Amino acid sequence: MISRLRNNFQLAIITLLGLVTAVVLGSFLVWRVARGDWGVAMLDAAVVVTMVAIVRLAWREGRTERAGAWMVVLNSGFAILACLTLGPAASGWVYVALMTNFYLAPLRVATWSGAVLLVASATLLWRDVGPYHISTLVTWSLVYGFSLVFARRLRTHSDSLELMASVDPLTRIPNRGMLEADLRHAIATGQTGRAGLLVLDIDRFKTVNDTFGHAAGDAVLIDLAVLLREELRQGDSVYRFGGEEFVMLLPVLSEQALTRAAERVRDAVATRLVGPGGRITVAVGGAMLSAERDWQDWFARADASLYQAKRAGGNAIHIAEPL
Ligand SMILES: Nc1nc2c(ncn2[C@@H]2O[C@H](COP(=O)(O)OP(=O)(O)OP(=O)(O)O)[C@@H](O)[C@H]2O)c(=O)[nH]1
Repeated sequence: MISRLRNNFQLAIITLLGLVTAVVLGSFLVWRVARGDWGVAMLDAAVVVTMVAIVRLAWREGRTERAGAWMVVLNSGFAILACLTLGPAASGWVYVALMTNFYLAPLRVATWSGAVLLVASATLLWRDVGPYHISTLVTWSLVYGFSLVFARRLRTHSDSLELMASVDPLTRIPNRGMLEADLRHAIATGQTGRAGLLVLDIDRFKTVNDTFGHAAGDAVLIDLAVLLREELRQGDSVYRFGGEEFVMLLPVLSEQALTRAAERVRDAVATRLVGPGGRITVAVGGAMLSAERDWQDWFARADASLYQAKRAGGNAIHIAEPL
């Protein structure tokens, strides 16, 4: 849990903001109920429940874009509503929303929702106190402007860092980290019986390295990655798991469909991939997502199938029995 928070900045911000808001508003909720202020109490309760639901969504899905976008909408809506009901006393919430929105959602969503929030809150404040609070309007605008500039800069850096961290530098296809995230996502979104995994391993690859050198081995890995990419169909993904092992994640609906895909890929490699010493072949193991709750268990079933295909002498496929 701690490592997920450490590795996913957006998840950490959603969790922090969601739980702090829920705790603060939860306390207000108790106070309002004690005073019999039922209207605002209901509103507080709705925001608390929605915040907790968004934090849950972010943790369950593993990806945080959707949860982040919802959080931004709620954040901004809540800040506008606070201005409407509490007047200038709510200006602190506007600062928080204007700044945190940029860490929660894609830049475009944050920019637009921030602009709407700024105009709406400024109009409400003007209606309440007129030009007397002009300094608040100026500081809101400054916070918005600086946050926007800072977030753009940060996004450019984090995009290139993310690319470096998620792509295998040799073959330029997604790496093991990306695979793990996508497998987790498939399990979290209930893809049982609708997603298949293929694990491919080059046959006797050590001989290529030992006979023709490491650079020749690298060239074979690059050519295989290009070929596997060409073999992808709509919704398919390919990853380099490590060494001479590649993985494909396919949206297939049956074991038969996964078997056909495995056979097609094995055949494409055997007929089209040529290394320095002649034709290159792969062994392919596969497994449909069954009752697994951990990606490692799913992967282990596909890997055990790969072992069977290897035992058959390579250039073969084997698909795991359903659980
Ligand atoms: N050139 C190159 N070789 C790599 C890379 N990663 C792993 N290898 C090599 O891959 C080879 C794997 O050897 P083995 O595990 O014995 O596999 P194999 O020779 O294909 O044997 P089987 O899988 O049983 O057919 C080793 O020689 C590793 O050095 C890489 O990035 N580049």
